[in-house]
Amino acid sequence: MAPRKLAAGNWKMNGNLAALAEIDVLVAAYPAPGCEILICPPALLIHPAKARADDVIAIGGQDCHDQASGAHTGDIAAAQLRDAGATYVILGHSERRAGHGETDATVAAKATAAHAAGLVAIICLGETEAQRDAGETLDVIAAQLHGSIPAGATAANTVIAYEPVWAIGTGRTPTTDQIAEVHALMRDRLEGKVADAAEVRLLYGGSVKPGNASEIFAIPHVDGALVGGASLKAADFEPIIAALARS
Ligand SMILES: O=C[C@H](O)COP(=O)(O)O
Repeated sequence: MAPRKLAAGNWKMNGNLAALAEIDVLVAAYPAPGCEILICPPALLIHPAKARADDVIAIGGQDCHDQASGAHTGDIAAAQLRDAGATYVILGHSERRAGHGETDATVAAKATAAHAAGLVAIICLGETEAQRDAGETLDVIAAQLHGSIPAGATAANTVIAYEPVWAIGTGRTPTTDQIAEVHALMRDRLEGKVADAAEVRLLYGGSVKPGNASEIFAIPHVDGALVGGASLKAADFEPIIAALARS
């Protein structure tokens, strides 16, 4: 059985073939017995990344189309990600919701396609700073969760990532109480939506660094992290992975 805790790195639109040497470093160090490690590089790097990951690090995509194939120039089908060696795909990241107009319905349709292709969907939710300031955070997260998780979601094929938009790439993070409040809400709202709700892995993402990882991983219902900037260098990601494995 795969480890429950998940340390996921989202390289976003960063990296090249030379950057795959960072995966070699992680494989050699292998800092995480009892903790699953995932790297989601740009799509062009999935296949060579898989070859370097040596079956100790999972590889994922950052998006997929909701259709299985066809006339969709520039898009990537879930089955193509799977064929290239991916086992996960990030969906509904706030950068795609904002930059590509993705709605909760779009995300749910993509997650259904990912599940059909045998991929685990990491579905991202998160409030903007204006929404937090207006006291709307819990309502926003509840609505996104309800709308973005498709029928057929299970703990085996779905991971939820809470990523406050204002914490991404800013060096700012919510308080531990604020993260705990949202993660408890997500766990609660998964009941009735997913059969094995208690087993669904809930990640926190947004300015996770080596210096704050242990504190974040001690929060109830935080089962791992979705890490952006600090996943690009093995020297930064390895202590985060190690902190999760210890938690
Ligand atoms: O998917 C990752 C998140 O957007 C977090 O990015 P960050 O760790 O650079 O803040």
